[in-house]
Amino acid sequence: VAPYCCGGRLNSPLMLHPIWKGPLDIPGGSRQSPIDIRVRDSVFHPNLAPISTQYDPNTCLHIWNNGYSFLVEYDDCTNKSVVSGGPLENPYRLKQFHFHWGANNDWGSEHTVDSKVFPAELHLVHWNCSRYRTFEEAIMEENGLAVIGIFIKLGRHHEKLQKLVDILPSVRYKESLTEFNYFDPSCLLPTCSDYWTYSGSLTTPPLTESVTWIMMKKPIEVDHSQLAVFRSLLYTAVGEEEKNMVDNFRPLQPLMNRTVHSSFE
Ligand SMILES: NS(=O)(=O)/N=C1/NCCO1
Ligand SMILES: [Zn+2]
Repeated sequence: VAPYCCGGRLNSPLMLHPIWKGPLDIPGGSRQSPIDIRVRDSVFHPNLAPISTQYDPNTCLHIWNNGYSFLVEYDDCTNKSVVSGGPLENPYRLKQFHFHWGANNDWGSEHTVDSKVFPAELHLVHWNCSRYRTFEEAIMEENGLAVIGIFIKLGRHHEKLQKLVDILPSVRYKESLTEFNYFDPSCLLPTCSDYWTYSGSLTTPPLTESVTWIMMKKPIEVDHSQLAVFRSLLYTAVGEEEKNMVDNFRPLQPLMNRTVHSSFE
């Protein structure tokens, strides 16, 4: 059974997570993520501006395995790499990006679209530098974060992703870190600018309800061999009994009293 998730919902408050070692559920949470995006229930917002990303590849610092995923982290001391537009009232600084994926190609994404699951999902995490001083502060606050979510499907080889895939063996173990620079993550965005947006939460601890989610409608494609390298990473540190890092996604959460807005009709 996947440590992160199983067929049922690991949402009873008493259920402790075998990897996170903490509660999986936020008691009283009213805007948790991920969710199933019901396309026909989404509301078109004609004045939703396009999402504008401007990333400086020189702000890329390193890549590391934090025991849930691998993170590519960016220097967030300036506004050199930001997202703006869309539902955002000001620019948000890029802090990191990471992925969620499955043990096989039948599941792995966190969000779903009319119950369709993708083999993986990419998250570009940004924080509201106009209202908060640090990322750590922002994750605890409403409107603290903006996360761009991109669905990943199996298909053609993704040329630009390969530079990242090639370095993954060097962060195979939990807590391992390696220098990684000059990478512009806009090469991982789909060409179509259509998106859904809704108010939600982090899908990993502390699960705080601080995220404006921007889910791109179109998936990007990667090939089998690239996804297989993701699955070769480990949840475990050097010397521990090896556990493959797979199924690192959170179960779907109830929509409750929320509306998903779309930038397209
Ligand atoms: N999967 S997620 O919601 O992006 N989770 C996090 N945690 C820290 C930053 O983003
Ligand atoms: Zn994520």
